[in-house]
Amino acid sequence: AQEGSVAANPQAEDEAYVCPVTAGSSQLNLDFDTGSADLWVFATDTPSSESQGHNLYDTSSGQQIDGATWDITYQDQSGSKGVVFSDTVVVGGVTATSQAVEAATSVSTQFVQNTGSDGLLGLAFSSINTVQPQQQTTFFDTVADSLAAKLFTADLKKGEAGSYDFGYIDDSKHTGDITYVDVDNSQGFWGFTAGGYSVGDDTSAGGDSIGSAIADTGTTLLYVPSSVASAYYQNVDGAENDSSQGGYVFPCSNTLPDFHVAIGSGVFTVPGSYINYAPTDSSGSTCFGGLQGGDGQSLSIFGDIFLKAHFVVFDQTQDSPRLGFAPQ
Ligand SMILES: NCc1ccc(-c2ccco2)nc1
Repeated sequence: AQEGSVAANPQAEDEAYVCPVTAGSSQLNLDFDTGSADLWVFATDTPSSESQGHNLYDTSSGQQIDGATWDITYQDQSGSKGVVFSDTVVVGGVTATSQAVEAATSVSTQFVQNTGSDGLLGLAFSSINTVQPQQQTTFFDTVADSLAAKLFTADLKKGEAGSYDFGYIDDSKHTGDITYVDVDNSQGFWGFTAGGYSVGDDTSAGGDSIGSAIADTGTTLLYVPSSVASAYYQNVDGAENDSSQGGYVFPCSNTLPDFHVAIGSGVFTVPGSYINYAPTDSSGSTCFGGLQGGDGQSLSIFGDIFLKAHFVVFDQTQDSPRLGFAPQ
């Protein structure tokens, strides 16, 4: 049975975390994304006007899947599209033979400009993979039956390398018990129900329920209902929701309160320091919040700001999928 571990390296400001992956004969740094289900890469087929500065997947090592294409648009309106090869993909020593590697023939400017990422490795459910006419499986689904245990874990960290482990739980990576909650994968995501929340010294997480949420390593920030974001920033002097800046900003001189949320039988805390995401300009006077209100979406997105404060288990060992959360 297979098991393995790969480093999760933070990009600037922890905007994303990229991991070394071998696809065929090519070494790439991919953004592992539990919010999508395509493994797509910058490749020798990508126009050179779009691929400068990126490591490229050499398609000559793969077998092209005849007639297969893909096209993906993410919530931030970035996206890419292309053709599909079958090749061997290795992540932390775990080998997927005949893995669909989606080679980009077009990539949006956000990806072109982010030369730290050579593509994405989707870890959501294969039901939302975009390959047509025959849908393909994610890396995890491709190797699932060969793993010692049908699960992977995410141990992202603030400002330093963390890890993704496949096929086992490394108990040295978490303190305390793992709290498990049921997953609703009907939308293809690692969906769960978040309970009440609280702010600062009140660790009760007794407030209104946040409701439906997804665990999404490919989203930088923590998006909650607008009422929850508003209640949080009432505690931050000078905070304002500035649409021209894209959300809540505040004077960087603030010491931000912690954010506590009930999930299952546990209460999980995001330290206030994690919610001081980054200065909005070089003067460093105004800072952008790591906790933001959703744009009217009914779904909260527990992105890296939340995930990097915890050890998270993405578990398909049971009859139905579940998520596990533990303090690190
Ligand atoms: N949640 C999926 C996702 C991941 C990364 C990106 C991205 C855009 C530019 C650089 O990276 N967009 C969306």
